[in-house]
Amino acid sequence: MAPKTDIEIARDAQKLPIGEVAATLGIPWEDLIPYGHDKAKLSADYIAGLKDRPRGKLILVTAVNPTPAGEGKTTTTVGLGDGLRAIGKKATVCIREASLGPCFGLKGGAAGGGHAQVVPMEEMNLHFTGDFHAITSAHNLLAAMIDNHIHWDNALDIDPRRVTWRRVMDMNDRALRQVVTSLGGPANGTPRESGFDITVASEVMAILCLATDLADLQRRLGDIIIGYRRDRTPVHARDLQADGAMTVLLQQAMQPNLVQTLENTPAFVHGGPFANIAHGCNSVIATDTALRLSDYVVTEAGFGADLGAEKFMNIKCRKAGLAPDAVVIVATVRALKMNGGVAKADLGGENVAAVTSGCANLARHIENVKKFGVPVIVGINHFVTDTEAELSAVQAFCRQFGVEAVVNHHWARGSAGITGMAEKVVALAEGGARNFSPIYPDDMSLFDKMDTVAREIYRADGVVADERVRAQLRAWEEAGHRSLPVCMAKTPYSFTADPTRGGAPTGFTIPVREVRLSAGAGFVVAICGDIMTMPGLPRQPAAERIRLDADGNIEGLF
Ligand SMILES: Nc1ncnc2c1ncn2[C@@H]1O[C@H](COP(=O)(O)OP(=O)(O)O)[C@@H](O)[C@H]1O
Ligand SMILES: O=COP(=O)(O)O
Ligand SMILES: [Mg+2]
Repeated sequence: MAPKTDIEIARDAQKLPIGEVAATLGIPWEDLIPYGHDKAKLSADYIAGLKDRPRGKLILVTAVNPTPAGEGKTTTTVGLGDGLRAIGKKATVCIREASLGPCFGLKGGAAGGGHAQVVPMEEMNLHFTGDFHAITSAHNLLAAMIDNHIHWDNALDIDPRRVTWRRVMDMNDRALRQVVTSLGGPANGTPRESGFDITVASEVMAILCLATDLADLQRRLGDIIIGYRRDRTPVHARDLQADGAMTVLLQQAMQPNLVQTLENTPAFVHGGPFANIAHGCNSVIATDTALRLSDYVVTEAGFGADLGAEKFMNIKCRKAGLAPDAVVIVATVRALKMNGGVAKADLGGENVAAVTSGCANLARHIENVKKFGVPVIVGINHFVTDTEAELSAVQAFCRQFGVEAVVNHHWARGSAGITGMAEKVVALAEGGARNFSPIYPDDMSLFDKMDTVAREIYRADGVVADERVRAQLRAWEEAGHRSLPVCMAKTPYSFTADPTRGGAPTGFTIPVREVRLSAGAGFVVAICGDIMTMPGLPRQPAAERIRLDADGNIEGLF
């Protein structure tokens, strides 16, 4: 009999009413905003009442450089949360919401997999509680107000050639990357070049993920720089009086979403994925709320540790005053084989030599995470295609490298497959070894921050950028933005900017082709190599296999 698919397992879940899930964290029913029987948002007042409580222990789940399918960070985050509860700990899971882009594109959903999933998986992977639609609308309202202002009297003297604020849509659509707006004559406004990014890459998404409450959200929205006047001075969203309406659109989206795992572990699902073109972490408000309500919080950061974990440390932790007490680096035999030079099509066959060679990628991530002063453990996410020889090779490498590695079976067995690692993670988190610090100080120059990430994390010989980019960085420093952290937008498949160079390459530089100031979110985005902020669909999009069956049930979501 074929193994059950993710969606079949999710559909068989024995869910508790969301009020009972909330009650396990001591959240009263009246402080929930229910969305059906199995989803709810937390009220802003309840969250504000938690701020003086002590925080529990924070565990970050990251990974080696992944295959395009992903190596099981979300699956391990969910499994570890279940595993911690199985050994008697008060644990909560904090993961990001899913984007429709990868859902209907290549990667699939973001609810985990197998017997380590968040439910209701279909709703979470589709419209969920509407947060992404709210973010898209708020972003595009600002865009519409910019063009409207220019169309009428342009009292702010916005230079139509220097509007930096684009539009967004939560879909992979390469056709929208570069567009000309307002064609069709004067009644349609002033034509100008622009384009669409995927909603996850919106600064509004980043602001929602970093804001601490609605007042902070509106302040940050008002700080958004939408473009420049002819005299090169910046125009902010508040100059257009857009921040109030944007905040109204985002009022509900700002509240974290509470759901549950297949084993009824509380799960806060909030904020956007994609740590390649965004910072890709669960929202600060959700993580902090969970920490005030739990002894252990397990959260994730997107893609490999060179992207998600780096941004979790240098952006989210720095800004929110957080610090992980332990870090789990997820490794899989298939990802290590790929990093050992095996082509994607050949990852199914045993290849111990390639696994061992690919461990150089794991080694670099271990060294990198330790640079932040946090203890590390390796979680080998077992796949049925793994052979004993390959698994032994990874464990032997980790022993020789001086790091604990545990083979976990949570995908196949849920919490029963990961309690061993849960015990070890507790010991690590309680061991007091944490001595966290970001990898660069606030007062370092913006270019040097990018160069530091490139050299220390990617092991590059540095960043290369043309004078236009360097001059833009200097201008932002002179305008008072020097202290901001940087958000490197780069391929997730390599430490380099070349997605075909897996493993642990050396002798390369990181080309920064464009920089963007997210003055509201409070970071500078460095767009490296050919990375796109609006992905395209693959040759055979997953959408072709997604449909309703005769009973109206969804098929093809994974
Ligand atoms: N141990 C496993 N065996 C088989 N499939 C797995 C396993 N772990 C994860 N998966 C599947 O791999 C894909 C990526 O898992 P996910 O947790 O989303 O990875 P990430 O969060 O690192 O991108 C999902 O479709 C998931 O169901
Ligand atoms: O930001 C990307 O998230 P995943 O690595 O979970 O796909
Ligand atoms: Mg994931």
